[in-house]
Amino acid sequence: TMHIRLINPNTTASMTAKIGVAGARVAAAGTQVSATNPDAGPVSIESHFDEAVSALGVLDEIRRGEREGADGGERVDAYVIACFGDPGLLAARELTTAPVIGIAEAAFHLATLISTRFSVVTTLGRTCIIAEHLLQNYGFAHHCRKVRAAEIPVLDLEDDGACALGRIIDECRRAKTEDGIGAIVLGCGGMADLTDEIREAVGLPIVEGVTAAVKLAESLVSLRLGTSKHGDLAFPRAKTFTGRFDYLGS
Ligand SMILES: O=C(O)C[C@H]1NC(=O)NC1=O
Repeated sequence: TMHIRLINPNTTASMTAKIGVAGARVAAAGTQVSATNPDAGPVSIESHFDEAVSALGVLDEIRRGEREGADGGERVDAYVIACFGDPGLLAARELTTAPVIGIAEAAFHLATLISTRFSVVTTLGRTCIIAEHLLQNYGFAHHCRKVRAAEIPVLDLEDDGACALGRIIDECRRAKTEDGIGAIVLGCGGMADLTDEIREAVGLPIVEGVTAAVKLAESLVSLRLGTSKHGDLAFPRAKTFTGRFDYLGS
C-alpha cells in the first residue's frame, strides 16, 4: 500500500480532520491517508505573517514523518501541504525524497487540464496576492483570469452558523458570469468538504486542492517519481542552528 501524509499547516484540529476525510474519500484502494497539523502555530493562515510562521510547523511535520518512517514506523510515501499558500513547499522538498505537493499547485495543474482559463475563489481579500504570487511562480498566471475572495475569515469555514458556503457560492457565480472561465479553483483547504455542493450550485467544474494533491501524489509515487536530490532540492548542508532552533542542527 501507499501512505500519503496530509499536513494542515494551521493548528485547527477540526480543519485537519476535514482535510483527512476529503483526502481519504478520493484515495485509491491501496492508499492510506493520514492527516496531521503542528501543535505550534497560527490557528488559521490568512496573511503573509501567518504563512511565514506556519512554514516552520510544516517543516517539523515533514521531519517527524521522515523520522517515524526511519524508526520502523509507517513510511510516508508522499506529503501534501494542505494550505492554499503552499507554505514551506520548497524547504519541505529539501527534507525528503518523497514527493511534496502543495494544494494550490495541484489545483492549478488540474484546472489547466480541463479549461483554458479558470478563476480562484479564496477566503479573505488580503490573501488573494498570495495566490497571485503562486500563479506567477508556478507559471500559471496567464491561465488564471482572477483571484477572488468570498471575504470570509478562514475559521468561518469551521463555524456552521457563519454562512460561509453561501458567500463562496455567490462569489463563484460572479466568477462564472464575469470572468470568461471554464473552471473554478477553491482557494482554501478548509473548503475541501464543500466541493460537491458548490459544483451543484454553480454549474462549473470545481477543482479542490486537497483531493487534487492526493491524486497527483498517487500518480508520482506509482511512477516512482520523488523529489529530486540533484541541485537545489538536495538535503540541506549540515550546520549548527542556535537558540530555540538548535534541534534543527546537525
Ligand atoms: O489562504 C487562505 O485563505 C486559505 C488557507 N489558510 C488556511 O488556514 N488554510 C488554507 O488553505
